[in-house]
Amino acid sequence: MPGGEFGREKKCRSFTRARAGGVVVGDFLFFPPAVRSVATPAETSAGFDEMVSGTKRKYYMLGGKGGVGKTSCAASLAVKFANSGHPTLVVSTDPAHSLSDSFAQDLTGGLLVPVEGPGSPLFALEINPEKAREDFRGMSQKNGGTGVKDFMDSMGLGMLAEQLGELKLGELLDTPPPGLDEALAISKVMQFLESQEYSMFTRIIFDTAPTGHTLRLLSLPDFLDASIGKILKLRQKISSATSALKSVFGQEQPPQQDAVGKLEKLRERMVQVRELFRDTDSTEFVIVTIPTVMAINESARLSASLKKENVPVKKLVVNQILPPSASDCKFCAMKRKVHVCCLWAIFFKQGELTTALVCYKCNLVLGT
Ligand SMILES: Nc1ncnc2c1ncn2[C@@H]1O[C@H](COP(=O)(O)OP(=O)(O)OP(=O)(O)O)[C@@H](O)[C@H]1O
Repeated sequence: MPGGEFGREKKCRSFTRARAGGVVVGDFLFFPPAVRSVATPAETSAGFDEMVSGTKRKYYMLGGKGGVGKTSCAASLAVKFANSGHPTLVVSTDPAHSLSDSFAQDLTGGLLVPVEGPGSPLFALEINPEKAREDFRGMSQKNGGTGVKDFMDSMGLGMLAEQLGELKLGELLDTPPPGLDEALAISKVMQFLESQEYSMFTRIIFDTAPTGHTLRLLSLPDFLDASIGKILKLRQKISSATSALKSVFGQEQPPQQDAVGKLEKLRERMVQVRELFRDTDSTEFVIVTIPTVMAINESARLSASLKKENVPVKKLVVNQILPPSASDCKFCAMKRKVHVCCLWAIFFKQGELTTALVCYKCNLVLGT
């Protein structure tokens, strides 16, 4: 974010000339969903060129405070990628979906839906995290039965109740920890992207849930890895030591064994999600924010937490900035002062990130 008043007026005029209705994220320009059928903009920039270059698959995670414009930016970025020749998939894992509204198409079926307009294939998908949670519960239930506590009892683990209590196995499986639904949703997408049928996608965008979920999601794989790892080790010990368990883990592969296998699979998937978030070669997390004190503070916390978790963050979008005006009303004048203060705060807090300022009224860039 260069000096002066963030290069504001100069950039605004230049981008206005380039493409009315375009949105800039980072230092590149793309279109809001409402104008997705408009041709590719004549003007591109180095930042977007970098994002668009290469045919290797790349993942972009858009996250931030609730309501700041994550979905709008995810949809716009997806259109821009597709218009630049990348078969693109945009996925919403936010429980409060609005991707359907952004594309004015029904995406609620949990299946990939083609989005009309862009030059290359663009598909969108809304994943219902509640469904993922149900699937997970299914894993911990035997034959539609009574849940993991009974499952563990049936394994003859009553004598180890204290240890199990410490591991919080029952809580873990019957009341999944926050963030699990979203992590499962992401892992589900990763799974089907491995298949030949979906190998064409070279850009994948995740419109994630608000900050709190993202942070919980990031710490979850470690937690699950440790918990499930302990559980599995414990099971192994017991299975070799007690005759009661021999009947449970016998030749005939009882349902419990199947459940343990699923737990192992779950752990693998969580590790896969953790690695995806931290893979600097293929993944980038883009923080979306708005110029209010609360949003900026939350973004700063998110940025710090992501760094702590070794998640690569290079770009920040400041959405919903007031456009320049020679005659502000009292309300706008006040709002503008707040915006300027917030932008300076961002400048100092997030100085090392590429920052885009997006107009509140018309989605035009006001500066970078
Ligand atoms: N640049 C913009 N100019 C005007 N309105 C905008 C802009 N960006 C987003 N909005 C509006 O703000 C509202 C919230 O946007 P959006 O749904 O994209 O946010 P979100 O961060 O994904 O929300 P949630 O956290 O609820 O998922 C929507 O009504 C959207 O149309």
